[in-house]
Amino acid sequence: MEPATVYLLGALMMMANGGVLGLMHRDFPPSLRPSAVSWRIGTLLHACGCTMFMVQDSLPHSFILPLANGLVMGGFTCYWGALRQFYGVPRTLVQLAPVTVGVLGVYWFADVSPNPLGRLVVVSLVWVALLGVCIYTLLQQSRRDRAWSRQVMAGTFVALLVSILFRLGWFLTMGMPDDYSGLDGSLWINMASPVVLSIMPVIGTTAFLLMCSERIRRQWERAASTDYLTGLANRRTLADAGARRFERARGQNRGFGLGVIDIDHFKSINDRFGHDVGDAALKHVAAKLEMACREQELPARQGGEEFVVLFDDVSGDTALAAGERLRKAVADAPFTSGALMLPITISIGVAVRLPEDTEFDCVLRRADAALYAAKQGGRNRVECAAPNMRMPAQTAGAAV
Ligand SMILES: Nc1nc2c(ncn2[C@@H]2O[C@H](COP(=O)(O)OP(=O)(O)OP(=O)(O)O)[C@@H](O)[C@H]2O)c(=O)[nH]1
Repeated sequence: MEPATVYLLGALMMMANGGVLGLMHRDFPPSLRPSAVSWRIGTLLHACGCTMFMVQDSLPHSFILPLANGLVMGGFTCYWGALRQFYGVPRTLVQLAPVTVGVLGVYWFADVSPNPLGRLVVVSLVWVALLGVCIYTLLQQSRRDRAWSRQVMAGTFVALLVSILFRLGWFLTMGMPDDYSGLDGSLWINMASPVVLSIMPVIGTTAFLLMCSERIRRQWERAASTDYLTGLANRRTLADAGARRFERARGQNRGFGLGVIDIDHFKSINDRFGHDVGDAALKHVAAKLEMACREQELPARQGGEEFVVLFDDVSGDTALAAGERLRKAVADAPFTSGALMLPITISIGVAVRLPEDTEFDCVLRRADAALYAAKQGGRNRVECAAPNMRMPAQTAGAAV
């Protein structure tokens, strides 16, 4: 097979790949679409660049070489832009600098001072720079994004970077004839280059599609586990985490507790200032609770104006102290909305796991009863549940 045929096959594969991405990106959420469009443009520029390389000996080098190399460099620039958009990093005009330098350099060594080795050095350095910034963008996200597809993508870029450096080193060592042509099939490295150049965007595009689907999956998971208004864990997550932590504490015979939190006189906020201000007040309280929670504590919105915070490794006293810390955090930070400044207080009922408790709900029910006692006791206070504490209705029911 000739290098020209490999370039053609590569261009066709890339166009097919870019086409698939083009069809799929319509179903992506709006936040992912701009980066998918940039990636698709990058793949199509690569495909056009490969097509130009295929016909490089049929047209004047001073025209076709800057054009073909510029298209491929433009493709890498679009990949870099796509990755920045994917991770929410703003794009800048400086990103066009490598491709500009590259095209001018190739033109110089193709027309003004023809020198194939000079061209190769310029092209290789620009590609290495562009691949380097793509890899850097991906590696910077290692904490935020642990998806395998990100690592596959970074690995693909590293492999291409190494192959480019190898090609540069090979030609620097072996030398390059003045009438060198990239389509000369007698040189094995001329076969390897288009293969690598064509396969990379195909693997990269596949990895990019996987990165997008991974991001969408995580977004759905987050939406299913968090409360839409406050961003805290929702009732389902609370039930799962509560049951898990309760069982673990029971298995290891360790402390476990929780606080049920209710905003005092919340109805009057809604009635006086409207539902939207009520929603903003809920968000405010959620934020204060989240800030006041320690690393091991899980704040959640149970529903309405009621929250729950799970405590690990607590006794009655430490649970009471944790509840007091949360109460104070809300009481000390009045809610503001425009010109409105409103002190908000919360009542908290805390309960800890007892040896006879068989499930998470046992602790939750006692904490509910303690919350009732806190409300009865005047609000803006924390009550710790006594071992036999029950809600009044439950006590009455039990007595019947
Ligand atoms: N704005 C807003 N209000 C909500 C939401 N969920 C529940 N509420 C309101 O929360 C209020 C709860 O009021 P109540 O249970 O009567 O209790 P309260 O006024 O807080 O009084 P105490 O708990 O006895 O101190 C009701 O007016 C509900 O409509 C919500 O998502 N947004």
